[in-house]
Amino acid sequence: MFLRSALSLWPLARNGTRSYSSTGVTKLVAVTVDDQTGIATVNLQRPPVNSLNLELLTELSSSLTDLEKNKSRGIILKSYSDAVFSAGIDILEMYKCEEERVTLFWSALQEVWIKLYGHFAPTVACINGHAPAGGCLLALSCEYRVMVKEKTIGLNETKLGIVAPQWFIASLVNIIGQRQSEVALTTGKMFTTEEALRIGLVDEMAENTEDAFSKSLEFFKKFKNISPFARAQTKAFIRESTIQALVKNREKDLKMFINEIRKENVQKGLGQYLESLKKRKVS
Ligand SMILES: CCCCCCCC/C=C/C=C/CC(=O)SCCNC(=O)CCNC(=O)[C@H](O)C(C)(C)COP(=O)(O)OP(=O)(O)OC[C@H]1O[C@@H](n2cnc3c(N)ncnc32)[C@H](O)[C@@H]1OP(=O)(O)O
Repeated sequence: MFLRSALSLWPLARNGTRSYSSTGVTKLVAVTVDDQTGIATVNLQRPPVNSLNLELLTELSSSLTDLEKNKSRGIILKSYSDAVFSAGIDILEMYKCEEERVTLFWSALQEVWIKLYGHFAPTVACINGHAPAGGCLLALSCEYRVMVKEKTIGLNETKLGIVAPQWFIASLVNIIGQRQSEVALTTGKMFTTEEALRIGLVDEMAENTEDAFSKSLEFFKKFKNISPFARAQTKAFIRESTIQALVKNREKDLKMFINEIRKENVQKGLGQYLESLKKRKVS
């Protein structure tokens, strides 16, 4: 009953789904809510590779706020593209960046992680494409990961000559444990879907996007007979210390980020990485 009245705030489309974006115009993040189940699909749609820039993160952040307010029953995070879930941070946000913009950018990334990691409803990453670095972080923030076969995922920051922040690391450690995380992070390892499944970095493997989406939907059925309050409060208790570690240190984390990426050797490395990306193609 409550869900229905909350959902009635969204316009109903003919096929029983409600679409909206926080700005009123669908841009980089499209949200569709199934009228029957109350499950929201949050589609990242920033071609070509869903790299995370300030605009995308700002939209994602307000979509998450709307979903929290409207008491969504669950979230499936996916990509518009069958090739790339998200290429992680848009390197242009870090390379030769202006202080004002980079401050807004990093604050928006912190905000998105805090909201997604701590979202009260169940969350699933439908990883229908490659998910390096920040793309992997988004997937790690969800409670369950379904990944299409023959893609790659991982926190590869060291390969770019940068250090993954503590909250990226904690997100990984909480899923695959300290030992596996240490090896993965220090080597900048990108796991294939098959490898990721073996170590528990993802929960299920899928044939294709459609299969991944239907497996994602299945996840929510686990909670059919569970009190939503008991579920949400348990999740909050489990995740609280990880979230608080960033919430209490946001300013320090921001300063460290700006300081780190401004280093001459880091800027040089990012420039070379950008160049190398332009020269190479991944199938
Ligand atoms: C003490 C210290 C404390 C801590 C301080 C913090 C320090 C700093 C923290 C930073 C954390 C950063 C995390 C990140 O997310 S960094 C980004 C890492 N991302 C990657 O390494 C992914 C790079 N991209 C790829 O590997 C591929 O593009 C792939 C996603 C596999 C897709 O491959 P494919 O489909 O073949 O597409 P293309 O490679 O051809 O790419 C298409 C165009 O998009 C451009 N591109 C790709 N990725 C990015 C990106 N991340 N940012 C900007 N642009 C990107 C690529 O160059 C192509 O452009 P063009 O068409 O012009 O050639």
